[in-house]
Amino acid sequence: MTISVRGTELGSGRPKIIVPITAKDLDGALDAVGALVGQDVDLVEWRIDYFRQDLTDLDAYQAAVIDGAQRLRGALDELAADGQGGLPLLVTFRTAAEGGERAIDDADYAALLSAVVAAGGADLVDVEAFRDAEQVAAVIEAAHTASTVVIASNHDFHATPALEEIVGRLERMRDMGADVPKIAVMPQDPADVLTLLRATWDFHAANPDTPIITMSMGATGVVSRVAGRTFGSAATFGTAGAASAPGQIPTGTLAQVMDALSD
Ligand SMILES: O=C1C[C@@](O)(C(=O)O)C[C@@H](O)[C@@H]1O
Repeated sequence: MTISVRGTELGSGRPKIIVPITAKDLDGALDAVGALVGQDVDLVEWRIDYFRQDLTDLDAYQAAVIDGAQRLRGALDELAADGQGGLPLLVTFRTAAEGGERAIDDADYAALLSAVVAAGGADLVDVEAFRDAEQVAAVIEAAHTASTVVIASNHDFHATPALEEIVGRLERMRDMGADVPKIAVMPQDPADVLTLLRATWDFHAANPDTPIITMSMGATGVVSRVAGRTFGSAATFGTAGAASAPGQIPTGTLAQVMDALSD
């Protein structure tokens, strides 16, 4: 089974290329969308933890995010007229606790994401899987009520957990109702990259109907960002501007290498 969002299929064919937008305000975000013309991109991730950090009042911030999401979706639709295809929008608030740019408590995090999906602001939403279980369940329910695809996520910016632990986390994300479990880990050496790839293949072989996204970060892990089709990762993050995590490479290079690896 694949997950289809606005005609983009996660779980079949070449891994989908996701470009993060890390602008600090709406003009910057709209410029970043404009810069996607002609790029190899299948999906856009709006990292809202970078956005409007000047708005410390959470209600004002939430209103700006919802307005921004609508504007960005409009801009992505206009790109479609340029032959880019109606690119889906993934909304991600990466919390400081998981390597992001802004801290937020569990209840505020859940309320924010639930409001964004209820307002129709996202085709897909990233939900950090191992925050407060009740709050996470509430966001997943709100997303599914709004027909928004849930990417559950987990990050370790310092180390790579053991093989069974990585597979176990992916299984827990699947069991909590995520459509697409995702994990990003940091390798200390190449053996850690092999562990991430082994976990990817083990989960994928046992759960071919659940698309997953996995990556080993940093320079040592770059191979994991291009090898998804071989080992079973359905998407990869690449740059068309600023990177949002260590080890991301430009979209054009990603596309070329992935094509070469699947021939
Ligand atoms: O979860 C991820 C993966 C990521 O951390 C990466 O390593 O490419 C980049 C983030 O923007 C995204 O939300």
